[in-house]
Amino acid sequence: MSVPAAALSIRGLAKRFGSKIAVDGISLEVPAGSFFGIVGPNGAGKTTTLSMATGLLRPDFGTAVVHGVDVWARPLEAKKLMGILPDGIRLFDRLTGEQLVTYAGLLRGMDKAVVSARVGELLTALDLSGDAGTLVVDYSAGMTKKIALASALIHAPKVLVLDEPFESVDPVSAANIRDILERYVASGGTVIVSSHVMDLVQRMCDHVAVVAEGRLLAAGTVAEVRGGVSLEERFVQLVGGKVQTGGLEWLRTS
Ligand SMILES: Nc1ncnc2c1ncn2[C@@H]1O[C@H](COP(=O)(O)OP(=O)(O)OP(=O)(O)O)[C@@H](O)[C@H]1O
Repeated sequence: MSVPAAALSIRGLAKRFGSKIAVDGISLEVPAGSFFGIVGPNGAGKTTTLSMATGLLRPDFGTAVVHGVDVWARPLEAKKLMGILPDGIRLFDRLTGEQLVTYAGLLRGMDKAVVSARVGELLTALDLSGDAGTLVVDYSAGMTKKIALASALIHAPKVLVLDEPFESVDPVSAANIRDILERYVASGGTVIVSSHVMDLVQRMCDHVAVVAEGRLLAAGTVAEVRGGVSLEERFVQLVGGKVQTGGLEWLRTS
């Protein structure tokens, strides 16, 4: 049997909330081994698309397939292949950081000794060793992001889906996380990140998709999508809607 080249293949995904069409038929191929960025303005449908693609939100239409496994037809198998950092996560925050990551590993059916060794390594890599015994509810936003990332990595998934992984994370931790992700991709893993930070996506990702108003506007290698200009310029060209920044006279302080 040939191995499918796509780590994630989504076809015609669509979702409506009441009268709001959040995602309007998005199809996308994420090549295995790629570092794939999804960018789009606020409310573009990134989180909704990723939630449907990872089995967290049932699509109205369309399919999502991870390494040949249909996410909604074979959810257990598909979820084993994925590590997910959802946006606005609700964690079991009455656990300590160490307990939370351990729990994530044990829930995945992993061996206790392996979990214990990996938890130590992950906490060190993410600079959380000093706070291993602190309750997650007392973590800062950036620390919470990092402990959730550790929980997504513990079972060494084939595909990592990270919704805004760098939001609230300090620059040193962000560089550490980038390092971890780059090594993961170099070893054959696939990373899918959503981000608003064009510069970061341009530097970090090899592929990018631009979404707006629930539709896919462009997708391909970063070089293809950029077409000779910066990703930020291209994004503004594609998405448009640069608002006039006049007005707000009342906000002037002199
Ligand atoms: N549970 C929900 N109920 C109603 N509307 C929703 C729900 N989730 C998302 N939406 C709407 O769907 C649209 C897409 O939202 P989504 O969160 O997917 O966008 P996003 O691209 O991730 O935005 P951001 O970059 O601001 O996080 C928005 O208009 C949002 O208001």
